Amino acid sequence: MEPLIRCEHMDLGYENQDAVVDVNMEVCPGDYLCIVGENGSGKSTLMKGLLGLLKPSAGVLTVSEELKTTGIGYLPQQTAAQKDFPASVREVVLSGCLSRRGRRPFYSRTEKRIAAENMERLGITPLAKHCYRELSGGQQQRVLIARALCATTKLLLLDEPITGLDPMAIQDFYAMLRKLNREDGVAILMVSHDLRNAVEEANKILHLQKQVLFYGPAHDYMNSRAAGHFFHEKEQGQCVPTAACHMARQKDENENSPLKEEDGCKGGCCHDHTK
Ligand SMILES: Nc1ncnc2c1ncn2[C@@H]1O[C@H](COP(=O)(O)OP(=O)(O)OP(=O)(O)O)[C@@H](O)[C@H]1O
Repeated sequence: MEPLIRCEHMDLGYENQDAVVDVNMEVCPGDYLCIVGENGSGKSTLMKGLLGLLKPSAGVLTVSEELKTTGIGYLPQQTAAQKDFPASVREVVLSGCLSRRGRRPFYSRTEKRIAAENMERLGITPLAKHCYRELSGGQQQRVLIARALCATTKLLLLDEPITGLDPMAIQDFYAMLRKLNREDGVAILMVSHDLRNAVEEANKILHLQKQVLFYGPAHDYMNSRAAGHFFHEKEQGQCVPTAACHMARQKDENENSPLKEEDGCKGGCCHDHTK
């Protein structure tokens, strides 16, 4: 299967200062790839590179012919100003067809149909005439996804999309992404700080710390050194394995049986004991 995007030994940076070095990875049709890493580790820089907003200072970035024609559906981190955008839902979604429209002053019938289909797909048709800035955070994200899908249904890039959403809206958002990926075959590439969700939903994880600490299947990531350190540092404040963590590891190795919370580990360590 031809990858939609492939990076080979790619470096990216700003004014002779590398922010990302030696990235090797590919996104294939139907992939769900999560990019994880500490603040300042280069995740957004990598996104900019993939979107063509930053030119690689070394290495090769290959984009499939199909994506070159349609472009990439992109959901940026939302700023306060963007959340306050004074346009209707329909207008925001239609603006996803801007690159198709080119220099024509009006949207074509086909473009309007594409926008309507994507509003239907995201369940926001009843909101079409509502003002975007009056919607909840979760509804706004749905509108932006519908907009991004007007550009392409092959690949969606999302940069920390759940920031500012309440827990219910987050679960709703993840379910929507799962449906787009599993049922509609949309490839997803998402920058996320939500590790637990990343390993549950994605088939590939890329852990960045300027260079790639891990790239591979999500189920292998859980047992990797990179994940161990990151989970402890993020969720417990420092990287000190707990006794329950060792017990869990031993039990896993000895019995290869699924562990439950009552086995001693309260979660947040480098193993996923809930599976
Ligand atoms: N426009 C810029 N000019 C110069 N340096 C930049 C620019 N944007 C980012 N950097 C630097 O590049 C490095 C990587 O930043 P980047 O924003 O890609 O990290 P990140 O992993 O996305 O961080 P966060 O999780 O906080 O969003 C940082 O050292 C940052 O200071």
